[in-house]
Amino acid sequence: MLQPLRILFRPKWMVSRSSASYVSRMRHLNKIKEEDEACRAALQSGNIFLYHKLAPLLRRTDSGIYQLPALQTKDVEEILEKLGEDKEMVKESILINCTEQNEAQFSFDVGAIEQAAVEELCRGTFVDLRKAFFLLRGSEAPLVARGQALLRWHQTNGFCSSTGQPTQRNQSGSQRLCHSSGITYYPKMSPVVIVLVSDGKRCLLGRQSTFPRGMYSALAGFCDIGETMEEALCREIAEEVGLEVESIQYSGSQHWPFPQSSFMVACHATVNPDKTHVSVDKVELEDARWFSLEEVQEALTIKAPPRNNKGEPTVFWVPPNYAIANRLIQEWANQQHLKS
Ligand SMILES: NC(=O)C1=CN([C@@H]2O[C@H](COP(=O)(O)OP(=O)(O)OC[C@H]3O[C@@H](n4cnc5c(N)ncnc54)[C@H](O)[C@@H]3O)[C@@H](O)[C@H]2O)C=CC1
Ligand SMILES: [Mg+2]
Repeated sequence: MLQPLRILFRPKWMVSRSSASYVSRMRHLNKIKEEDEACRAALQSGNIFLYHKLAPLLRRTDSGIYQLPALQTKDVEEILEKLGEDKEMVKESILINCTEQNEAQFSFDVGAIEQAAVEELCRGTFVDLRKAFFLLRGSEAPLVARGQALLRWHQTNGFCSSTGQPTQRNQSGSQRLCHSSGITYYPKMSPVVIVLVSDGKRCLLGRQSTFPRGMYSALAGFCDIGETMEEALCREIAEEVGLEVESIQYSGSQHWPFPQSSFMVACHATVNPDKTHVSVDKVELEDARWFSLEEVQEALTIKAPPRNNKGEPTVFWVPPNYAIANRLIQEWANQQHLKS
């Protein structure tokens, strides 16, 4: 049932534009992830993204563009000292990634310090991640989401679930260890399948009651333990809309930070065009229905839906382009266009 994996293009982030090749960069990153000493050294010359209670610091340029300021470690130490804090706190930074120039990138939460004081010193604002996702461009949005996901995981995994004893992190923050039980904990993601179902002419979109008004998306669901992705996909479609999937094609994947870290696996699926009756599980979804190519194309052009005087969107629209649901919908529309 699962069609062959689509041949992947070489993603942009893999194409090195500097002296550090992709392979040497990944090996360097792995070394600082695994070796505490190497990580401490990397922190000295690395970049730090600040968060306040998990909200990332953004800076607005004179031309009105929002950026993710990368601070030097010494700058963060200086800020901590100016605010009467111990500069050694900076060592709590968590490794996120490294740049093409092999500079390590870290996230650091200053949630224990007064927000306004840090904002003033950094000439920026701490912005809720959902809003930051809208404001940032290109690769900065996934980077900031990854930084937040790691900080959140550390903030909620301070104790061993077997012994109740405190867990200790390694320097990079790639794991936590309980010395009492010997259990090593690793940052966790929940696998989710997200699927755009088509009957050959129309595509099926649904909405939860918590979605902003008028927004419909591809159907999604968490994988159960022991399931394959294909099984989870077929089960979710059967549960949520009462349809039987006939074929599946893999599209791509995405880390999704809301409400917590999910690993989204995105697929297209088809159903028999003679068996398209939708019976919506009203516990999961407020509505699900078939949309024509014209309706979908129109929705894809909407960047910010018009709103009524209560601030609610008044038209049918789809998730913005940073959500993998948008990519699925776009791919489906392109494919339909080619067919016609
Ligand atoms: N990036 C994107 O384009 C999109 C992402 N999503 C994300 O997909 C995720 C799953 O979609 P839903 O339809 O809500 O899933 P769902 O259809 O599986 O329903 C959610 C329910 O699943 C249960 N559940 C099982 N395992 C869970 C876990 N590990 N974490 C939380 N709940 C779990 C809970 O009872 C929860 O109420 C959501 O987090 C949503 O934010 C959804 C649509 C678009
Ligand atoms: Mg669902």
